[in-house]
Amino acid sequence: MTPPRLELRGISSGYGDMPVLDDISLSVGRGEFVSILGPSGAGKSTLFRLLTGAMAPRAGEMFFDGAPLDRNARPFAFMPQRDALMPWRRIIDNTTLGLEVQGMRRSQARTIVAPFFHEFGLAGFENHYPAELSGGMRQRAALMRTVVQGRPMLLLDEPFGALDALTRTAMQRWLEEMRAHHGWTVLLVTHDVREAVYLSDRIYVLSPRPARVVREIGVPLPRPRHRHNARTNAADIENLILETLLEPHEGPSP
Ligand SMILES: Nc1ncnc2c1ncn2[C@@H]1O[C@H](COP(=O)(O)OP(=O)(O)OP(=O)(O)O)[C@@H](O)[C@H]1O
Repeated sequence: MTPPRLELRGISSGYGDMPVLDDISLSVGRGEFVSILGPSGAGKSTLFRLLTGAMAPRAGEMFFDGAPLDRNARPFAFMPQRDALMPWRRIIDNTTLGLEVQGMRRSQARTIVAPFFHEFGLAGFENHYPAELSGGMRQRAALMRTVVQGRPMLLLDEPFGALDALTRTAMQRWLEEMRAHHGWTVLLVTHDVREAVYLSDRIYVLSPRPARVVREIGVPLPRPRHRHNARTNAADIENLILETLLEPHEGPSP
């Protein structure tokens, strides 16, 4: 049997005396889109810090493709909450940045990113500066910078949190199409229940800090998800998640 792409077993973490993650176990299969939903401050960003190696866990184990996670192998492409584009670099040079950091020459990196511009809705904007683009375009540019690195798995931290509702919905639809087309393996952190249901194959719901997994919810809705039937059934799953988030979470994990 193929091991999951990513597997966490009993991960605990914290800062000083403050526990933040408590015995978190989860997995993400190859080609699967998994979301983590939880209240503000629960520790979702801390989880990404552990994955990207910015912090070490206090307890637990992390596996990638069945082997202990080796962060030197750089298995993740990480897209942070803010688009983090450099305002003084043209869009093309922002999208090459991740490759340049890996040591690639800018001219070579440009030939790698060039074919992506059309698919990311940015054709014709290669030589614009970030401030000349809309919020949705900037997020697509930031995602392009993440994707062109060709890593086996994407980590997305609230990627659409700063966008207006309409742009956010458009970006979710676009991301779903892109994921289907490319077969990406994705771990998404979001506060947005509807976004999680719309995009995910599975969702882990976290308790308030110290975060525990209080529920794992499969989303067996047909894709594409924007069709009427999928939306009707999605409402039931959204309600289940909202109830889970609003339940009191004292005591041991279920
Ligand atoms: N470097 C740090 N030192 C001390 N405490 C920290 C540090 N980083 C985060 N915390 C605290 O740890 C808790 C979890 O933070 P984290 O950023 O992981 O939460 P989050 O779920 O991502 O929050 P949000 O949803 O608001 O982005 C918070 O209470 C936060 O104040």
